[in-house]
Amino acid sequence: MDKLNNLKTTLKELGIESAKTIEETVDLQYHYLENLQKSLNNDELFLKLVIINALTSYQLSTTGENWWKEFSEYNWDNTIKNKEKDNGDLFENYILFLSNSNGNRRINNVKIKRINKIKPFLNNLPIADLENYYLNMNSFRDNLAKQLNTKKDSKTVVFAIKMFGYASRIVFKRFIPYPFEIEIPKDSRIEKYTKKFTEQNPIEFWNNISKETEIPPLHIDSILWSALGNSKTVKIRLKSLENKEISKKIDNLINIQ
Ligand SMILES: Nc1nc2[nH]c(O)nc2c(=O)[nH]1
Repeated sequence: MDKLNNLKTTLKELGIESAKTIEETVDLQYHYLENLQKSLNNDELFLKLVIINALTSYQLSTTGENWWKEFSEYNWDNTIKNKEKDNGDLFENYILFLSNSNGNRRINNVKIKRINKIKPFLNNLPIADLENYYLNMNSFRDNLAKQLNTKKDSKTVVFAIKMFGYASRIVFKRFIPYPFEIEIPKDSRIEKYTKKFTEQNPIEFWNNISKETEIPPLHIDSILWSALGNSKTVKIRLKSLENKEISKKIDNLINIQ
């Protein structure tokens, strides 16, 4: 079988169910969000913090996994205590966290501008609206892109939807698959892997693969993100999956030449 057919067959066999398993039991980003949701004990703040953190998650000075660990372990107590101040302190405290962070130190002036741009929109979002956006992630994607004056398929916008989907799944205790219309976050891990198969634009390539395999692009991202990372813990988690067929198929995806 040629490598493209191998990729499509393996992804088709994995399907959305395996992507969900990988997200919830392998991806450390999900694990750190679960910890944060428990320790914060305030779901509206939790969801908003996750959205803001995703919007600044680019040009990191560490791995994505380490960055989400640092974010989840930060002491957000001041933010919680002052929550009655119309979320005002949420943004100030986030900027303080970002400015002193170890894992996200590049172009923070640009990232802070982005936080200030999204502030009026997020400030006016009660948890009921956030829940509605979980039911209609396309509309949330459109509104985030509009507020930030950026493209709907930009890495930060689609990645924010991925992390919002994780956080909402934890808060609302319900799995809603990502929509097919939301593209894969184009970053170096994904770009490098795409080059094994094509010189085509990665977003277009994965949109086509998504249709053929019937897995939404953001769920394909979850499979690839865990399969292609260097974290030892993630590798152990992949190997230890109860369903050994998933581990074998992930090995196959990693080794396609
Ligand atoms: N494609 C992805 N890029 C990411 N960056 C980051 O920090 N996490 C991710 C991810 O899950 N997918």
